[in-house]
Amino acid sequence: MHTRPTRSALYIPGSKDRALDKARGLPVDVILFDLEDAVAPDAKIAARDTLFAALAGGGYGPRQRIVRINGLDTQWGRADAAAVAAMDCDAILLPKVNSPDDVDALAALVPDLPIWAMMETPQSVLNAAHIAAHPRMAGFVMGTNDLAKDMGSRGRPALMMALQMCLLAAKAAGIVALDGVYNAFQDDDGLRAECAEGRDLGFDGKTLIHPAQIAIANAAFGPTMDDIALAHRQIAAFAAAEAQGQGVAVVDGKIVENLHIVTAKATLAKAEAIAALESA
Ligand SMILES: CC(C)(COP(=O)(O)OP(=O)(O)OC[C@H]1O[C@@H](n2cnc3c(N)ncnc32)[C@H](O)[C@@H]1OP(=O)(O)O)[C@@H](O)C(=O)NCCC(=O)NCCSC(=O)C[C@H](O)C(=O)O
Ligand SMILES: [Mg+2]
Repeated sequence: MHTRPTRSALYIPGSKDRALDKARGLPVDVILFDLEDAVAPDAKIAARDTLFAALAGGGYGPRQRIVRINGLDTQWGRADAAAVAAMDCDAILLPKVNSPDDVDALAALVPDLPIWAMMETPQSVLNAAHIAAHPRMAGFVMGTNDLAKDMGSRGRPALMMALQMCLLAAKAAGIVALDGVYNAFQDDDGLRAECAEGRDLGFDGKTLIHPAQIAIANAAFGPTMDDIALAHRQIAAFAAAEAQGQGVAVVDGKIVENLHIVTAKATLAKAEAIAALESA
């Protein structure tokens, strides 16, 4: 189980001082500092220095700080990787990964940081299990815009198989899986529905493009008070059943077995990790 909360992961253009500063006070679990698509080509080189200085300045607290570089097949990728290796961050995110070979190439340039992969090409989806199993791989981020572009598809239902293939691969390898962005950043109801869908599929959180989306993602991917209360009741009921030599308890008319206790304990651990993050 992953102990650090990843309910919300906000992209921040690495070129924008104001947004980089604003992020220090945002209640987001993960910051995706972007050198790729959020940065215009003529700003990309300067963005490395801007981002280096922002991270060196600190103030991001216990949030995970992940830097997305440009692809290694672009004119900026290799220098981005070298720059990120010297930055004060928690992980590096590689876009448009196609295969474990792409991860190997980055691993050779950046020996120490955990690597995350943007899953956003048809090849990445077909190779998801091998990419997830790479020893340096720590998390998947779905790139639903690029995936839809490459697929020539429209709408989320068309991406469902790809989302689930990547999820299966991530779960099998025990790495984090974050859902793609919701582009209509002023449509709260639409975001809420897509967060609920991603959570129910099994994603660990949602990637975001605007601060106004954070609260909705945090609410959707965090345990509710009802979830926490149910977990406590399940644990208590199962302990009582075990004390009487039973392997099954009943709570709210539903059976509770040992496997449900694993989930209940994971819910409580997640709630504790969120509380610790929010009080830090
Ligand atoms: C979408 C935006 C361009 C909207 O920006 P703006 O018009 O400035 O919004 P607001 O005026 O409402 O902003 C209010 C304040 O919030 C700050 N802000 C805005 N966005 C961010 C952010 N992402 N992080 C931190 N702070 C942010 C503004 O500076 C305002 O602050 P203040 O002036 O103090 O009031 C903009 O939100 C934006 O650029 N978002 C990021 C876009 C992005 O990162 N795109 C790339 C990632 S998505 C992607 O690549 C997906 C994937 O690869 C795929 O294939 O799917
Ligand atoms: Mg993309």
